[in-house]
Amino acid sequence: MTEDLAVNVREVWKRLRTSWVLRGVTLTLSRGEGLLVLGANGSGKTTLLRIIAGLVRPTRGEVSVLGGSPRDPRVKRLMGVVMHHSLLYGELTVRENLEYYAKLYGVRGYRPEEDPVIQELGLRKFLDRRVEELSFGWRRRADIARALIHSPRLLLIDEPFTGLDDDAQASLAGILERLRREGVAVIATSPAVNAVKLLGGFRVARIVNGRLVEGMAA
Ligand SMILES: Nc1ncnc2c1ncn2[C@@H]1O[C@H](COP(=O)(O)OP(=O)(O)OP(=O)(O)O)[C@@H](O)[C@H]1O
Repeated sequence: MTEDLAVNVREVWKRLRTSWVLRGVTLTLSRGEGLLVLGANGSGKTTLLRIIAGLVRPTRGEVSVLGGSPRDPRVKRLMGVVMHHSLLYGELTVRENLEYYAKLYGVRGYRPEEDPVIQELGLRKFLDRRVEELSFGWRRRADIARALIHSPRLLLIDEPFTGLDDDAQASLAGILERLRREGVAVIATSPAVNAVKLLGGFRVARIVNGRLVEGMAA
C-alpha cells in the first residue's frame, strides 16, 4: 500500500445482518485533501467512517490509513474521530475533559485558553461548565476540540454541521479548511447538500446504493 496516502480504501464491501451496506467502495485521499461524503439517511456514511477509523471490519476489501492498518494503535494515535456519540464525560467540565484527553494522548503543556480551536469555536466561555449542562451544539463543539487536541493527521468527522447554528457551522467550516491547508486529511459526511457550500475546497462524493460516486453530478 502507498505510504504517502492518508487513506486508501480498496473494494470495501460491508454486510450488516442480511443487507450489503457498502458494495465495492474504493477511495484514496492524500494528506491535505478534504472529502465530503454525501448520502441519504441510512446510506452507509457512518459505516464507511467507522471502517476507516478501524472501529468496524470490512466484510471484504482492504483499508490502509497513513500506510498502516487503521486498527494499529500507532495509526489510531494519528487520527481524530468525531462520531455521533460524544466521548466527553458529562460530570467533568469542558476544561477537565480536554486536560484529561491531552494527558491521554501525551500532549504536554496543553492549555485550553491557548488552543486556537477553542477560540474559533467560541468555547472559551464554557470551559468551566460541566459537559452535561451544555446544549447539544456546545457539547458537539467541545467534542470537536477534543478530537483535535493531539494534532491528528487524519480527521474523520461524522455530520459535522448537524445541529449547529449558522455561526458555529461557519467557524467549523473555517477550521476544517484550515486543517486541510495545513496538511491534515479530512473526511466529513453530510446528509444535506448545503455542506458543499460550506466546504468549498473539499472533493465531493456521494454514497448511492452502497457505491461511492465522486463528483457533484452523482
Ligand atoms: N449494527 C448494525 N446492524 C445492522 N444494521 C446496521 C447496523 N448499523 C447500521 N446498520 C444499517 O446500515 C445502514 C447504514 O447505516 P449508517 O449509519 O452507516 O448510515 P448513515 O448514512 O450514516 O445514516 P444517517 O445519515 O442516518 O446517520 C442502515 O440501513 C442501518 O440501518
